[in-house]
Amino acid sequence: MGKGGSVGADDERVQTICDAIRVIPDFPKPGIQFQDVTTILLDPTAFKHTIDLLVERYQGQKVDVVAGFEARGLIFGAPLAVALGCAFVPLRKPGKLPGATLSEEYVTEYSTDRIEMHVGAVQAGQRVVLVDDLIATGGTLRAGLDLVKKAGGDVVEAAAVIDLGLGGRQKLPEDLPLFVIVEKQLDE
Ligand SMILES: O=P(O)(O)OC[C@H]1O[C@H](OP(=O)(O)OP(=O)(O)O)[C@H](O)[C@@H]1O
Ligand SMILES: Nc1ncnc2[nH]cnc12
Repeated sequence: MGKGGSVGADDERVQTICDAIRVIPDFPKPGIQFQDVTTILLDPTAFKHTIDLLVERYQGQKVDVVAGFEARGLIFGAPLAVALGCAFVPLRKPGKLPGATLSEEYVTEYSTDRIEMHVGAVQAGQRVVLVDDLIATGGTLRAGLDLVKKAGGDVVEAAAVIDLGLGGRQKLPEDLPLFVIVEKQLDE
């Protein structure tokens, strides 16, 4: 698999998905153009295209685990894991997982947060795909990479439905290739 990438420009499914994203200005604060992915979920065609494009990216690769970020990454990661026939691991906000956890702190566009993963969810040597709805600064994806590395896993690639174009992709470490479906150029 190459060092990340995006869907072919001629794939009309991308435009269908992009058109389904509702943009809400000044939420949660002035200046933010909030990309509302719930409207993708309202459109069965757009939702299926999104999952299909992710499946096409990873089927045939040896993926042992899909790890999805709470909350919106869970929505896109779980169906991908089912389609690939592999395990799904939720990366959750602090205090939500009942078992022993590994934890990583990170900074997002408008907050400092922490994500946790169950100890034992990812085994040493397993090949992992990280899934989220979008990348802004890249802080969340970097934290996910660190969590999986702590467990001895090997992150094959990170996948995001949307890249906001805020430079997050450029800030990702060399060993974290990124696959994106919809590329935006926001100037938040
Ligand atoms: O690239 P970054 O700057 O890290 O930002 C991207 C993250 O921000 C959002 O999560 P958030 O926790 O804000 O919202 P959610 O709970 O609705 O998923 C989004 O779902 C990504 O996980
Ligand atoms: N502009 C944005 N829209 C939706 N989710 C986000 N998370 C961080 N920035 C965001």
